[in-house]
Amino acid sequence: MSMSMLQPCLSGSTLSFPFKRTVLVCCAPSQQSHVALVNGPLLDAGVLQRTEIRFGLPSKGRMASDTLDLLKDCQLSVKQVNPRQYVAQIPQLANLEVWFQRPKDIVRKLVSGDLDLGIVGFDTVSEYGQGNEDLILVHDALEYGDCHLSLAIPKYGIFENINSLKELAKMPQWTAEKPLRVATGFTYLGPKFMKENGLKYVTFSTADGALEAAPAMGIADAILDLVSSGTTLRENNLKEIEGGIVLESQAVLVASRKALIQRKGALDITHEILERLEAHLRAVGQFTVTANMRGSSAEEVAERILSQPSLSGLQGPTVSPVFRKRDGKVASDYFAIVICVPKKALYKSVQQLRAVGGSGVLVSPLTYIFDEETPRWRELLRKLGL
Ligand SMILES: Nc1ncnc2c1ncn2[C@@H]1O[C@H](COP(=O)(O)OP(=O)(O)OP(=O)(O)O)[C@@H](O)[C@H]1O
Ligand SMILES: O=P(O)(O)OC[C@H]1O[C@H](OP(=O)(O)OP(=O)(O)O)[C@H](O)[C@@H]1O
Ligand SMILES: [Mg+2]
Repeated sequence: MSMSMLQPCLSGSTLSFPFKRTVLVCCAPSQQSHVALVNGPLLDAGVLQRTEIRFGLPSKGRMASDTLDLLKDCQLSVKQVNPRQYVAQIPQLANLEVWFQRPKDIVRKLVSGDLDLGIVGFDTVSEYGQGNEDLILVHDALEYGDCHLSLAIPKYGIFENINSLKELAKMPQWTAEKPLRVATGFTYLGPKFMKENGLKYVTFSTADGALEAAPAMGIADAILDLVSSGTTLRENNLKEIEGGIVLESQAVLVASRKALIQRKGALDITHEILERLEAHLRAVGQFTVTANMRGSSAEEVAERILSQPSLSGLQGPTVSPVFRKRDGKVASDYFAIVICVPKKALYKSVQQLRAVGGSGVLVSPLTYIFDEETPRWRELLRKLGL
């Protein structure tokens, strides 16, 4: 593990890392050769000329397969010829290119205008987006990749009785000469959080992984890293503290505001992706339940169903007459009922259905629940000022 001390711009007690368009030009004295490193928010003419909409998805790591699974469940399967090919298609969405990238590069490329849409963890958007106003959250809760960014300290030694950020800040050990040493990969959010919480004497070091080893190795006093189950902290004798959570994270759909406004077709594609995601995520927790019920009228059957607490469905039950021919006449003494039931309440609902005379109960998973309007779509248009 290589830990390098970060030397960011210092302003007061804050540490900040500049994230503007940086152009680094190296000129050899003999020839006029230029090496330019460009990373920034401008949408230049070249970027605008492209007509395809670009969607960035995680190329590796724990978000990669969950992201592909979610899109597949939304009937937006990604067609990738082989795993090492970084460009792919979603046949359902014409004029869209999928680009597989590291999560942090997805955020950087949204900012630079090289991608238009992306799926990453909210922690990554916050860390690498650095509050850039061009980044716009289209869907903030894709329901996977749940974790939180949290400060953790050893359970032992001078930290044994420290259980909150306030107590940590008040420890007499931290001085200008001997600041609290924090190891983190979050070199933007870390200093910002410490400053906002009034911790003056702090210094940061960074590494690409296994940060939980840093305190035991004597490299750091505390770490600031992602926590999900808490196992890694526990196994390394570390603990979280009250007030030490920087942010809660899960997978999100993020877009470039400029692309949505300026690039032809970007808003329409975003609308379709968003509608499918919302409709799918609403449906994931529900089953459709159909059953037969004997009754004198649809109203009478509906009353029996609505007398049970778990059978009201999303908007009340659908009750339809089942017609049969008896003695040459068409009559209806049976009704088919359809309701949506939360997965967790399925068994209780089936019991309640039986109790009011339901039979032949069929249960099927739901793919989508489309509402009249997608709430997040209206919110997106508001954010875009449209
Ligand atoms: N323990 C975890 N449980 C759940 N989600 C996590 C966990 N750790 C990370 N994540 C989420 O998954 C995202 C990707 O994490 P992952 O470790 O796969 O890649 P990375 O560390 O960002 O990439 P790299 O290895 O290139 O630095 C994180 O940004 C976060 O949103
Ligand atoms: O609370 P837990 O469920 O134990 O998960 C937390 C760990 O998961 C992530 O590491 P990852 O597995 O991505 O390895 P890395 O250090 O190589 O990024 C994170 O950096 C923590 O180390
Ligand atoms: Mg990781």
